[in-house]
Amino acid sequence: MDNVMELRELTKAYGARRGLTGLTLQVRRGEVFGYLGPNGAGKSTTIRLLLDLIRPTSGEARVLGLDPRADGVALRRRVGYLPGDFVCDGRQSVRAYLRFLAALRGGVPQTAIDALADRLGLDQTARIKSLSKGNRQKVGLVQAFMHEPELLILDEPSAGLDPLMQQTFLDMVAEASAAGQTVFMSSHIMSEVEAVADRVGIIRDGRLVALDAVANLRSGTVRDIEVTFDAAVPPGAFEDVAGADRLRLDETRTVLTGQVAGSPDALVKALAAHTVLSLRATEPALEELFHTYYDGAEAAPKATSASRS
Ligand SMILES: Nc1ncnc2c1ncn2[C@@H]1O[C@H](COP(=O)(O)OP(=O)(O)OP(=O)(O)O)[C@@H](O)[C@H]1O
Repeated sequence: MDNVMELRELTKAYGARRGLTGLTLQVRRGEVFGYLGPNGAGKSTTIRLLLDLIRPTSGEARVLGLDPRADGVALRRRVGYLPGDFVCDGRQSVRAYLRFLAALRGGVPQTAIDALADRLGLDQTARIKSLSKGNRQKVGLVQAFMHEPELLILDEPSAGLDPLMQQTFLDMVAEASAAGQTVFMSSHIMSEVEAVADRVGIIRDGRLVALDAVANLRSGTVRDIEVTFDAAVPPGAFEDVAGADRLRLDETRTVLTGQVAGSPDALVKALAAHTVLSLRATEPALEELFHTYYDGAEAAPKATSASRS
């Protein structure tokens, strides 16, 4: 397996306070990894360690096969980085500022910069210091993506973007992934990453509390369903269906409603014995699952299907 990140027992203490504790994690080439956690969980601390902006108290990190500490300059050249506190200021225009950053990266075609800026609706003639928070964030995104880095490390990338631009940003992530780039992005909003991420890690109080493929996380959640039949089905027709213990038939026994936990496969097979007029099933809400990790009292790593294998 080709990993672009290998973190082993990475720990950062801020004095007596723990920023990050024993983070062991691999990120695979080409995947979109969503790094989730509430405020103060340790997301920015992790990201700063990856880029040698701060140094670990203990543990090891390899990023693109390099040691961030020894090879920080080489590493930063190959990474597109958007800090959580992206600051840009000055009297120059957006265009001049981006050209300056492009030159630092060894040159980026102006057409690539223009394409990204246009896509995000960023006016390159505007003065940096006159920009709104959202527009500054767009400058941050353009500078992270413009040199088509093999690894994008994005700390709360859609902060300050309106919903339309959030979607544009997610499209950019999906396209980067399709082109073979790896994306490691932090967020405190599950719905934002679940649309694009292949896997998510959830961090809380400096510890990784869950790590799994989005598809697996989803399979552990609950769906609301409603099925209408053309004729009454026998009472108890779905009683023995796995995961379907929260279903009920109405008085006419032609409408089945309720919830299915996990895979709906067994229910679908049982339904096939009858004539189904309509079927409605909601997408399972990952947000709810996410909150169990956020709100739970324990901070020990939780085995999920990926971490067990
Ligand atoms: N330089 C520092 N000195 C002392 N404590 C710090 C420092 N930086 C971060 N911390 C603490 O470490 C913990 C993790 O902070 P971090 O910024 O990594 O969280 P985060 O998940 O990025 O949060 P947010 O979503 O609010 O940015 C917090 O308790 C924070 O107060």
